[in-house]
Amino acid sequence: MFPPINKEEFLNLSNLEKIGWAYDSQDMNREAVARVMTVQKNSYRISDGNIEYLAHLSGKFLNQVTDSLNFPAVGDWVDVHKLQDEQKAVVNRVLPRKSQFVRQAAGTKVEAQMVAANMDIVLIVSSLNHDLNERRMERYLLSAYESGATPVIVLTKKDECAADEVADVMARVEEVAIGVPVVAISNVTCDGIDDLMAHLPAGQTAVLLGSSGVGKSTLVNTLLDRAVQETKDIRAADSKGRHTTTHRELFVLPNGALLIDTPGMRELQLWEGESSMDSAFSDVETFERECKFNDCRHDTEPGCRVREALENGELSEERFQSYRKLQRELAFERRKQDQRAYLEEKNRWKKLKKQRQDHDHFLKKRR
Ligand SMILES: Nc1nc2c(ncn2[C@@H]2O[C@H](COP(=O)(O)OP(=O)(O)OP(=O)(O)O)[C@@H](O)[C@H]2O)c(=O)[nH]1
Ligand SMILES: [Zn+2]
Repeated sequence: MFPPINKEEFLNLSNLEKIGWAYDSQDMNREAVARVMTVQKNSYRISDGNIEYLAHLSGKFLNQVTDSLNFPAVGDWVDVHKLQDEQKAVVNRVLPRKSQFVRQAAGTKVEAQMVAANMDIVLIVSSLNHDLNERRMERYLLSAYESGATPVIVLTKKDECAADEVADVMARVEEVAIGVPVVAISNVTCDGIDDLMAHLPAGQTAVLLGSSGVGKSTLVNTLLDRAVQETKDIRAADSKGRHTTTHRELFVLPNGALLIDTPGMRELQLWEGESSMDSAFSDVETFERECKFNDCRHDTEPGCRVREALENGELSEERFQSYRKLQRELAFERRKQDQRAYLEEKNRWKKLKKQRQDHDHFLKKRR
């Protein structure tokens, strides 16, 4: 799918390109550009592909910023003033993003939080040895499309499944993810890792998304393996060992692709409000389950347990109303998501068709 890049070509890339730089603007001062590798409490680790700097936001930035989404996130490109000798820098501005992952904080107030920026690919990770949750897969796909990046589905723990089981799950995934590449891998045997690498070309940035325990950290290690081995060798050579305390969130893979793995991304769940509502309103839901009709609207239906609870004071009117309100908001969010997904899908097909036409045209011309 992507032209493979060989080591020599990679070495010829500029420092910025090695960490994923793909802006075509000519008037940008490349000397003043860096990428955010890690977000710390009040500072950032940034890199220009050659040197890493500890960066802070400029006073002007802090004065002007109005929205939490405008703060730098892992993967962001920033306009900086470097203090080369001290390996420190001041961030003046965040460059326009190509894509972004925003996390919706739970609760009724819509409070968004930046998770990662400027990724080209979203690796949706799911494991083969657990029941496939198609709805969750769909939600991950939606959030991938919504972010502006391209999804690739990675099914882990291939070593724990028979070939026909693998084929079965892959077919089911392909049904919910029409046209999305699906790769089955094992972190134990490394089976399928080459297939996966074919979707991670040099200079492109991928981010990991998936539930706990599916093997994301293990996959990072598998993909980094060679690089990690190399650092181990360096450490062994230098007798004291070098202790790097900073936790990295953006990695350069041995083939030149970039990988973002942040805690924020791990916690990311679409419609977080929905799952937290489940626990926050479990009392209302218990009554709801005892209603005579499954689709009871708790209005004038006979045998409505919710009405009964409201009348005898087991449930307060206020609490019931806030539950209603949250439900309406979630229903609205869902419709919005569905509409957006539909448009995205339509657009994607249009683009794919165009790409195919261009490709056919190109082949014809070559003949
Ligand atoms: N057999 C097998 N086990 C795997 C594979 N990948 C990961 N595991 C195991 O699955 C468990 C969970 O893996 P993690 O990498 O910690 O999962 P994670 O997705 O990072 O989980 P969180 O950190 O909770 O988000 C570990 O015990 C791994 O050793 C695989 O391909 N095959
Ligand atoms: Zn009812």
